[in-house]
Amino acid sequence: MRILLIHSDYLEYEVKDKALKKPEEISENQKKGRLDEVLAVFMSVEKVDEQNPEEIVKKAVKEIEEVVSQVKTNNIFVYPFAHLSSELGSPDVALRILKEIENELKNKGYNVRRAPFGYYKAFKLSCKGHPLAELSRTIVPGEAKKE
Ligand SMILES: C[C@@H](O)[C@H](N)C(=O)N[C@H]1[C@@H](O)[C@H](n2cnc3c(N)ncnc32)O[C@@H]1CO
Repeated sequence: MRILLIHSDYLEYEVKDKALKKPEEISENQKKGRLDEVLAVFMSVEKVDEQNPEEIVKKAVKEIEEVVSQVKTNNIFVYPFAHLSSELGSPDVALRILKEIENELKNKGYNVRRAPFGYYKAFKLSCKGHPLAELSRTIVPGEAKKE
């Protein structure tokens, strides 16, 4: 999994069009979303992650919690983003992993939103620009080796 973390004044998105034949079903109020004072977490789930999705969820949550505590926010935007890797995992597994990350973070008490999966989306982001405002992480299942 490739992760880009941007500490932002806000992130807002608007769903534009389907980017998959069968995108995630969403309600009317999921077509737009915004969070202020947010850690935007753009994530590309990779093929290698399919070897141990549960471990990837745990590792991703740990990485996100570490950054959240450093930038001192409670708001997290989980954002599916297929542009951080050339070895993308399948949409089904990716959606499952992202939903589990969202749920684990919610269970830990964070205010979490997740952008809809399988769509083209317009978005606006206002990066704060401090030294920890732009970070990236790569995580793989324990014994897996990335080629
Ligand atoms: C397109 C751009 O504007 C938008 N931001 C977009 O990326 N849309 C992606 C993700 O929502 C999702 N998606 C599919 N596979 C994956 C994957 N392996 N990991 C993460 N997301 C995925 O499906 C869409 C098309 O790839």
